[in-house]
Amino acid sequence: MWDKAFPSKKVKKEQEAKVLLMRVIHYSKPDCLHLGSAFFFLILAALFESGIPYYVGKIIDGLSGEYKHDNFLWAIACMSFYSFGSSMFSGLRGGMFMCSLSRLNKRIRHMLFQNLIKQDICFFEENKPGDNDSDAHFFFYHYSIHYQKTSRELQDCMAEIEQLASSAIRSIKTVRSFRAEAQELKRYQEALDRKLKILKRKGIFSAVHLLLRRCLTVSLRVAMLLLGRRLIISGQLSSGSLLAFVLYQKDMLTNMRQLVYVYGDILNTVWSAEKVFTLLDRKPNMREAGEWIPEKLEGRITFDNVTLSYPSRPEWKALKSVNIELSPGKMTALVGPSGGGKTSCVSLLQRFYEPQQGNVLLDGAPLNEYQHQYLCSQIAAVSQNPVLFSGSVKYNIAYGLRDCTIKRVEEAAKKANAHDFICRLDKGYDTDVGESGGQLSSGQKQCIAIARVLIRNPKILILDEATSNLDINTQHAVQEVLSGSKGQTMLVVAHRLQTIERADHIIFMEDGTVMEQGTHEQLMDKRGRYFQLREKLFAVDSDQD
Ligand SMILES: Nc1ncnc2c1ncn2[C@@H]1O[C@H](COP(=O)(O)OP(=O)(O)OP(=O)(O)O)[C@@H](O)[C@H]1O
Repeated sequence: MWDKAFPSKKVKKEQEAKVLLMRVIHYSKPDCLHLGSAFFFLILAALFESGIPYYVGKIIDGLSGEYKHDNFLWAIACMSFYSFGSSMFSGLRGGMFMCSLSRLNKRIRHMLFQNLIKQDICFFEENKPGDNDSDAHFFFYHYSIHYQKTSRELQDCMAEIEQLASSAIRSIKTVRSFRAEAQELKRYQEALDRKLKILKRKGIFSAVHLLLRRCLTVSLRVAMLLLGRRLIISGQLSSGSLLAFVLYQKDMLTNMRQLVYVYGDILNTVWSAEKVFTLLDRKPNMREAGEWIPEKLEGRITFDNVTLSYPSRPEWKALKSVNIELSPGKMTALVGPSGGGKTSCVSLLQRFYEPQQGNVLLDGAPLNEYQHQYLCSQIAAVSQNPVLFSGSVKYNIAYGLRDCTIKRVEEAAKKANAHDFICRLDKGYDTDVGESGGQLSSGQKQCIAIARVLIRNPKILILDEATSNLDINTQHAVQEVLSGSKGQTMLVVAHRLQTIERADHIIFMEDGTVMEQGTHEQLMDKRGRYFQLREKLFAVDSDQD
């Protein structure tokens, strides 16, 4: 009524919260059987609970008045029966609610992860793992706005502590090489202090809140006992009935408090679910992949007037009207100074981003028209710092492939020049590579990443500085194998110009545009940017020698 008489922003917020609550209820639909039985047991537990004080009163009356053994025993039996029933149904109620909540939690986490994994790359650039709030305990009960605020602060603080610790441990080599252990420890200590402060504040608040509540309850009880005594003296009430009344009143007070607070609490806490729902509803900004699976793929890639701006810098162009062609069976090299746009071209080929203008075409059809899985099986890339997963060498090479034989793994490893060093490892192909491949050298990691790509036999192979950590002999051996793959479209991104001299076509990129292209000889004859860069690099190399 108050809200109707004095409409405020709070009403709108409450309505939005109700919509969110309805959505939580909607997601609970598959658990209706569990929830239904939980409520059924709840009612039974409440009914049995309500019988207990009545029989306790009867016991006291039996003791204080004229003692009747049968009545006394009957009252005790009834009280025991009701107590047993109440305990049993309360346990079943709690178990069923817990079960439905766990099922709901599992379902929402699954949906959340399913949606997160589909998001475009820029979403992950904007949301670092530490910012993720998917772990918010949105069924947590908060007892007031203040308590809620403190809990949120505590949650943020705990996320920060976790992030600090994990990033320091993950980057332990950098920390140690800069002798920054004390600095990291200080940052961690400061975060722990902040957590302690919040916990203290929360503790004091809870204690004061509890004290005030208890004082109020005790005052009410004292008043009631004084009044009860008067009624007993005047013969209007028996002492057993007074006791039963006190017990009922105690239960009622708790229940009234629950009724008044819980609804408000649910509306308040449901806001925590809002963030989860926002993530659940987020649609990737990329166009959805099509269904096109051609019978035969030639593997011709065309960048048709492609312009790209990254979402974090929409006004700035990383690629400006780029027109290039990668021919099947040929090795094309992208070269140029740092920041020229080479990796951006690779990212577009892998569909991590969408061009703002123009199109990237595969055999004449835009990449987004192809079926996602098909495209992933046909275009494979190895980057400068490939990611390996904790697990065996075999697991890493056969990553994502089902029922892959060890023979296929070995063949791929041989092609990538990795077989010999793998055999020298303790357990050969079963050796654990450690967290992110930490137990291997960067060159070995690159070889395994190349094997991981070769085992798939993709039509289009992208090597983005993929051999930069290999010694020159291994580099040549690997490139020999790679360039021998018949009919494969190969794109190599390289800084070291020596490694791409044998490429069929060289594209020189600078400032997001194609400056010049041709074979090594043509570009050298032209004496343009490629020639100048090469001269500069060789000058530096000979200086170093
Ligand atoms: N995710 C991103 N968000 C915003 N800008 C980006 C992003 N990735 C690259 N850029 C910018 O786009 C430009 C081209 O970068 P790109 O990585 O394509 O260059 P590159 O030629 O591959 O450089 P390098 O040889 O150093 O790897 C750079 O100015 C870079 O700062």
